[in-house]
Amino acid sequence: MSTVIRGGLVVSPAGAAAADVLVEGERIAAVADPGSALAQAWATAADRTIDATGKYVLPGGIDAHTHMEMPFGGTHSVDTFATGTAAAAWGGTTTIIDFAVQVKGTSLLSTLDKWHAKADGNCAIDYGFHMIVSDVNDESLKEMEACIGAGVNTFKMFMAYPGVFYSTDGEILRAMQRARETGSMVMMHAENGIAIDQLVAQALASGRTDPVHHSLTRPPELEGEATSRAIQLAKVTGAPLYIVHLSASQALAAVAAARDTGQNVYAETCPQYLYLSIEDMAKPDFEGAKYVASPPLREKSHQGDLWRGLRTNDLSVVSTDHCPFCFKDQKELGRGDFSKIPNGIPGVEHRMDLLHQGVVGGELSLSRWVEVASATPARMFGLYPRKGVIAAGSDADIVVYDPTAKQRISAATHHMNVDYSAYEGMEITGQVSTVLSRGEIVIDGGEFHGKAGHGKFLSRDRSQYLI
Ligand SMILES: NC(=O)NCCC(=O)O
Ligand SMILES: [Zn+2]
Ligand SMILES: [Zn+2]
Repeated sequence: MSTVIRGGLVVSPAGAAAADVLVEGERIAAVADPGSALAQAWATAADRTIDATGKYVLPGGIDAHTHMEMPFGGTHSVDTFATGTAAAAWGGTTTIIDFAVQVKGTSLLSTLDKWHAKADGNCAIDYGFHMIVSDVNDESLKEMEACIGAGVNTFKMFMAYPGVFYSTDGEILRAMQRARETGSMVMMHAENGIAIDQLVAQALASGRTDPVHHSLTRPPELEGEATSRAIQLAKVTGAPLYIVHLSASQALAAVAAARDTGQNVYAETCPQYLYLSIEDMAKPDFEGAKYVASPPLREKSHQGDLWRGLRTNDLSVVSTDHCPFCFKDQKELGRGDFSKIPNGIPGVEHRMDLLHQGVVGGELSLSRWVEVASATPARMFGLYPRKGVIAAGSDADIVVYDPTAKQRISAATHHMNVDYSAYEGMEITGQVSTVLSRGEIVIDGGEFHGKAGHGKFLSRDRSQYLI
């Protein structure tokens, strides 16, 4: 099957240009000047024509941080790989990288098998895995090499959640040494969990049990402190470091300072930290539980710094940390004790649209939008140039995006398998028109044409950012 996407503005980190995109099978065959003989020939010869007049033609979004079917706090995040990847496609994301979660006492490779069993044959778009290492010992450190051989070369560790995912500084140091030896990368959840646990116990003991206390007991200073500590540990070991879901100005300052010295440190933020705040967590009638995630939503004053960090490349990537728990039944577990609210906010469907509001509002350029949402995650996580770019030879993961369409986010119309939206009622300028995943139409004309099982596992190469 051949397809031509005609008349659109093709956007890349280098700029935007009018071009026709020619797709043959699963790959992009050529990107042609609309007036060229090649474009004219394809206009008549292609099996299918997509009219992109007045629209952007973007490389499919890459969401490098999702949690489908993730066990947490005695329950599971509610999107399956089937529902979550379909929702991602609705919003213009054509690749996810999800986290396989090692349970203490189990091996990394058996964890990987478990995640393959959940995802394989069920995804509508392509997917890869990172590995959460929660049990650092000789065996798991050795197994990191086998994970890399199996296409998983990024290892998330936690300075938060003592007794669950938490690793000591010594354990982190050892894992970073292994990352340095093996050419892989540690991703860090940087919050000082030991100090936070004290603040949580004190809050609960004094009757401060509402959702907003989730944020008040996780102050931004303790994200800044943990981020600085992770950076120093990385420096001592010579390992690269990727800070996940950065939310606080203090943490951003630590990343920026390290990058200024030339250290191999990167960070992502998430739309919830750009658009939502502690005010949402203070909503009455337990509604604040909808916004409980870690790190928590902050005061609005942090948001300007995060947008600036995106412009200056101190923040390189925007991922969602999509981790959906229903308000009814699941968030409910923490009524009367905020520490029992399952942590996570749904968002995989709305990342491209929410970031486009940054373009509309002058916070991000068009090119930077594509860079932080597609090109850089592809490079960062060993998928480039297969993904993240519209170029001959790349996978035909393509989004035709209407920048003038209007839509309103609502749980009544979204496609994620969760009973609320953190962005309920938000007016959005821009909307996905058509989505192709490896040449197959997944979304078109407001309809889903995808298939569970179309999505393939992506064995990832070494990050292009490693030196
Ligand atoms: N972020 C969050 O609250 N839930 C998902 C797990 C994690 O990324 O730490
Ligand atoms: Zn985390
Ligand atoms: Zn996460």
